[in-house]
Amino acid sequence: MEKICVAVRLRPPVSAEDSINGTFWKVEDNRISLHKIHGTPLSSSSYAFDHIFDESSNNSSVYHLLTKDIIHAALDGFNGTAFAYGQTSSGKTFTMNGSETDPGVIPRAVRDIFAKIETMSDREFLIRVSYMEIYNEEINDLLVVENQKLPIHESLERGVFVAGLREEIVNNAEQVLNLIQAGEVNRHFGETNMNVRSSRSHTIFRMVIESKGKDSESSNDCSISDVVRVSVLNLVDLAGSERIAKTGADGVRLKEGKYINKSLMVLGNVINKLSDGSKQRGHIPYRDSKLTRILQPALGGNAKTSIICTIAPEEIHIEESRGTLQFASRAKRITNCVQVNEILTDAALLKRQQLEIEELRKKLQGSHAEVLEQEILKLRNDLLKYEMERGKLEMELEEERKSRDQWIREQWSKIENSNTKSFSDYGTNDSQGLGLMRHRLTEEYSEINSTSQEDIFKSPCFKAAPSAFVAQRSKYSSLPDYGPLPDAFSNVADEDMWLKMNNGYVADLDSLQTTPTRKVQSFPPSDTTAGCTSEFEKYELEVQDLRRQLELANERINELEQKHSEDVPSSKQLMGETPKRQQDTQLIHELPLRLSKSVENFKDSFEEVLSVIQRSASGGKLSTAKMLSTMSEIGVQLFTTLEAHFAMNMNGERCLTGDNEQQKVFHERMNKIITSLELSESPITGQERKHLCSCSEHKGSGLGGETAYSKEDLNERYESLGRELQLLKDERDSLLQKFSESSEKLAMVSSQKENVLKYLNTEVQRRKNLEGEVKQFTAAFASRQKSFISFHSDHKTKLEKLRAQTPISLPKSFGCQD
Ligand SMILES: Nc1ncnc2c1ncn2[C@@H]1O[C@H](COP(=O)(O)OP(=O)(O)OP(=O)(O)O)[C@@H](O)[C@H]1O
Repeated sequence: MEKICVAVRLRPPVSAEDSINGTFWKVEDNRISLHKIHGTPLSSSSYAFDHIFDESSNNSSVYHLLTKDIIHAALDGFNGTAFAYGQTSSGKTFTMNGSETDPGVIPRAVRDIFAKIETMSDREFLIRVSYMEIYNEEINDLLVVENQKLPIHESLERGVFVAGLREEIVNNAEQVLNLIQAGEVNRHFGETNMNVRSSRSHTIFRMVIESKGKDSESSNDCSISDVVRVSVLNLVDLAGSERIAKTGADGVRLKEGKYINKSLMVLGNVINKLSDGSKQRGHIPYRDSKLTRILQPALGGNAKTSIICTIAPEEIHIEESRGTLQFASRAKRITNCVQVNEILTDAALLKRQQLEIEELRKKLQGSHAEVLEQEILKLRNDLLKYEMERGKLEMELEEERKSRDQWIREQWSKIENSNTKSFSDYGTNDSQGLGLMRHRLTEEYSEINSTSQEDIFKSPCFKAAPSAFVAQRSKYSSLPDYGPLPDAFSNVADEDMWLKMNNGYVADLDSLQTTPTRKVQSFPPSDTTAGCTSEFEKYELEVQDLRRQLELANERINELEQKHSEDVPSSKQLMGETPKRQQDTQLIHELPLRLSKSVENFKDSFEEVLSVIQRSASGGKLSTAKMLSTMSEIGVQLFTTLEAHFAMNMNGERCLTGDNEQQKVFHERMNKIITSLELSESPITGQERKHLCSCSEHKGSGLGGETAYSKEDLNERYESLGRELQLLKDERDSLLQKFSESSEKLAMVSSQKENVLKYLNTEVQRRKNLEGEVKQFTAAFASRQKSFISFHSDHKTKLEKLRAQTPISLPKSFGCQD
């Protein structure tokens, strides 16, 4: 029996003002007392503990004085737990995790463990770590974010454990510290009025330490390698109790606060009951919260435990600090029953007993020879008895297995018969029916298992210890798994309740409403059912596998169909645009030809007019002025028409009628000019002369020197025509440029279209393939089902044959009526 080690740590004041005022708490050796400020101690406010750490203490001293021994004992096979308890912002996380400059208990313990292992050269170690949090009464794995809301289970082999929690095998301290760091990221923190980084959950860092001695070759005795030590070390940072009014919590924080207070209250209740002493103790409400359930071995069980209670020095926290100290005082009274956790193999157990006999034989040479002789005989008898008993048990077990097999077969056929002898009654399809049937069978089988499991697993692998923790616990095995669970309790677990609890009040949890009993998780079926169940399972697994593959194929088809339907609008749009693009391209292709044709036409008309002019000019019938004005009129007409014509073509107006119209107009005008030229074989009219004069004046050349004027004028005209020709050439070039750009664009669009078409084709092909695969799967599935049904009917026939041959009546305990 060993008492829990309890220490108190006083946090330094947070604000400078508080530091100046001094603290109300005075620490002397292992005693802490409340004083009036600068005054005498207050009576009934003085407490003594195993250790007191004042404001100036650091994490190193906490570790060395309070935790180190527990850590070292864990390496020797003793379970160990260290946890920090106290109101919010009093320094629990600082103590457990520490800071960069002053690492806390957890990192120190991790480093210490690996350093110590280095020195234990005679043993081999296997270390596994896990890190979990209890947030709002739900257990989450901090090492694997997806592992949430994990259930607590209990087995004789493992005791209380969290199912599904990741356990990492580790080899060095750095690896563990990295895991902790990764886990810290997933932990729930939140800001409250009292702590900017307040832990909103209880965290449990756990190390499972397994070790065995390295084999010594010379030894004939019970080999030390037959003995494996397994210890569990829990390092716990509890969330802080809080008064809602002070933390200013609302919304999520308020909900968290209630859960925190509730679980701490249950912890307080457990501590209260345990501190009552074994006679008055009664029922210990471990099952009222997940925290106490997990910490059960640490509280009155098989573990070395230390608690560090942190308090805040500020005046406003005096009440809470008193509560914490009262909690600590009660915890101090708790005794644990600590023992090394050794697991022995059967061979090791026998060797041990033989060893004891040998020792006694040696003692025979001493004075109490006769007595010792007797003792040896007795031990030998015991050994024989043990051997016989074991044989008998084995036989019984074998018999039980046989009758259980038989029972299962009977149940199976009963289920078949009672369900209209067809699978289809179990569901809409055969496989569903099989699933249900199997479920039912397994459930019934589990019920039997849960009643007889204790016998099966009571193997001598565990060192027999009548006062062991596991044995003590078994008397609660009839309690519901989540017995009086204070669900409606969150409404009452407020600050006042917490304070009352800390002042020694024990909430009557048993009177609170209870949640319905949960079925105890059954052990997986043992190999006793291997005959039919494994075949059955094999088939079912195959069916499930096929089903899964079918689902996957269907999913893939759906995916492809979705993609296809997404692609259809865009490809439709592209297809719709294609004729227009083709038209554009054709237009662009035709454009230069059409333009050159038009120009050709205009050129013909122009040449015709020119020949008339030349003729008239050579005959001297046409004055230069008339010739020039005609020329300029022709030029203007020609360019205007060409301009309009080009513009129309550039705009993509593909109106041949428009082209023709323009040409017709131009020809008409040219004809008019020719007619007027032919008519003007008479001398220049007065009006023409007038016009010509005005032109000449305008040009500033005067009327004199008709030849000079016409030359200059013609040059000018020639130059302007040259310029215009250049402009036209430029325009043609830019048109060609645009044309090539459009061609490129068109080529791009066409290749895109081709790609889309290709993609569509492959998708269609793939879909066809998948459909083929689905067909294959369906066929395979159907054939599996068929063979399963035939297997089942074979089995049934065999059973019936067997039953006909040997009618067996099963024991009543298996629920057989006939
Ligand atoms: N012994 C100490 N020395 C220096 N600073 C400390 C000490 N104890 C606590 N602190 C500081 O006080 C603040 C609150 O401490 P901490 O977060 O550890 O409190 P807590 O009890 O874990 O609170 P909660 O329950 O809200 O999570 C932190 O800023 C921490 O660094």
